[in-house]
Amino acid sequence: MSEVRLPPSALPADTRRRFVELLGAEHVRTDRAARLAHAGGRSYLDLIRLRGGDASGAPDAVLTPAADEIPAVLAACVDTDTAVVPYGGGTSVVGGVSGADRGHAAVVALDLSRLNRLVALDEVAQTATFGAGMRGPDVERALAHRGYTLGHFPQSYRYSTLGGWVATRSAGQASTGYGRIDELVHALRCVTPTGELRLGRGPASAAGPDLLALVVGSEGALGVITEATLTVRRIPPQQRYEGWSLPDLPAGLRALREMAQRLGPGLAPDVCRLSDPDETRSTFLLSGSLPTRLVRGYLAARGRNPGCLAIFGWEGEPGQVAFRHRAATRVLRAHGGVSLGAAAGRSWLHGRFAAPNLRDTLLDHGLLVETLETAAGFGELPQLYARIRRSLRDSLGRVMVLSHVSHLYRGGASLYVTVLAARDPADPVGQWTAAKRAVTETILAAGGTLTHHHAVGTDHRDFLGAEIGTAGLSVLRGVKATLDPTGIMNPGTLLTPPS
Ligand SMILES: Cc1cc2nc3c(=O)[nH]c(=O)nc-3n(C[C@H](O)[C@H](O)[C@H](O)COP(=O)(O)OP(=O)(O)OC[C@H]3O[C@@H](n4cnc5c(N)ncnc54)[C@H](O)[C@@H]3O)c2cc1C
Repeated sequence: MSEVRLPPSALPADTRRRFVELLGAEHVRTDRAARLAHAGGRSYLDLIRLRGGDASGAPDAVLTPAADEIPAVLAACVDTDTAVVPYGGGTSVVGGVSGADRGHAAVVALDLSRLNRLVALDEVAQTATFGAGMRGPDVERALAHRGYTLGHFPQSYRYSTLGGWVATRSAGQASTGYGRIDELVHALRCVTPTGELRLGRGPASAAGPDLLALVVGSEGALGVITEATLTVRRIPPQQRYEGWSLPDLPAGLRALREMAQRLGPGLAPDVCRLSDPDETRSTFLLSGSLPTRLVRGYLAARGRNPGCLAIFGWEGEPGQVAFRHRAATRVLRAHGGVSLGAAAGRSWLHGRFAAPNLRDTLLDHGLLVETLETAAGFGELPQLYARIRRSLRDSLGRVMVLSHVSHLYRGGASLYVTVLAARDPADPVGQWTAAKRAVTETILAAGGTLTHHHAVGTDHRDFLGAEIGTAGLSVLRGVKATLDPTGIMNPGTLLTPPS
């Protein structure tokens, strides 16, 4: 850590004094360890820069306010021209906590870890109100104690926070059944430099345009989400997870479409995940266990080498689970599906948060490892898949591209891609920046969204206009100018800073 280049803190002494008066010295840190711990998110570019000893993106100070101190902190930041980066778990993979525009007197990370409690559980409405800084396991522990679950499990679940999920419109692994975070949020509180927004009333409303939806996904660029109220459910008495093999990707996609459209919400599995042949092959190789070898032998005997591995999960009352399982089984068999049984499903469930650990090892071995994601209609998905692979090959030469389709909607699904290639040691940042630009242009040209769940951050901001248009950008800029007139809120994230 001592070799990492960290510029001296630019926080002026009188600004620091003001923060200390508001929060106490222990909650205003300018030491090296605190600044480095908040120096970036978890994107490949963040990791490569930090591994290369470059911590120039670190904040000048780290503040850890209590919820009721945040309005005064933001007022002080406006007065002193201090940029504010709301910081949840720091798991952003799009530069959401690492790229703050330096055109201000100083930059502080507003670490929300003290907003860490279940504020209320309404068992009648089955909603719960959480402090925004609660991490995934704390959310589930607090709810489990009362017999409930939120059911939101992004792969970053162990480290990411409820406020971060809401601020990025995150999707969890069971979002086909439980809903994305934006479908679960009913109400929230967001402190902005011009005042607090308290949004969301009743289970639904027609009181004008949905301002709640404007804050969900605002990535800290409008204000700080301090609290959110979300739908929760009773812990399901039964979980059933299974592995299946589909003959190929087109057949798998047809099966998923039928599940989304014929079975529909409530009947389709809660978890649906279909790997392409390359991801299937690497999953089998990584798990060299005896049961996996037996499965591969069984599939080879049925002429499938490797076919497409799929994971499905059902959660709920035993009778419902059995009914929904039968419905999905009929669809899968009709499309050539072969059941690999509950052990394959359990194995996925057991290891579902572990893949990121492998990334550090691969980085140690000189590889470029990154993920990207999008979503498109069922009609566009096959072309989109092919064009993403071609674009990555054109940019990176020899490359492994592992893909899966998940998060089903009536009209389409999300496509998630893992990229592995030899890292260019001379210019790793330039290598990935060029490939990412090319593949993003490809995604947009092929009808995919800029991002299905990773959000915009700094990495995607220059492409946002291609998705929402010039008028859409003006709306966002207008809202930002109203709520954050001096532009201190996470400048450079979501919107390109004014030149
Ligand atoms: C290994 C790995 C797996 C991942 N898997 C998934 C996945 O399955 N699904 C998925 O959706 N994402 C995934 N992500 C991306 C990331 O975890 C999500 O974007 C997550 O929602 C970020 O939460 P966080 O608390 O870490 O937020 P941070 O990274 O701290 O912040 C993200 C953005 O939100 C803003 N922000 C954070 N908290 C607040 C707040 N309270 N108020 C206002 N703004 C705030 C920040 O300023 C920043 O712009 C993954 C990331 C990693 C590293």
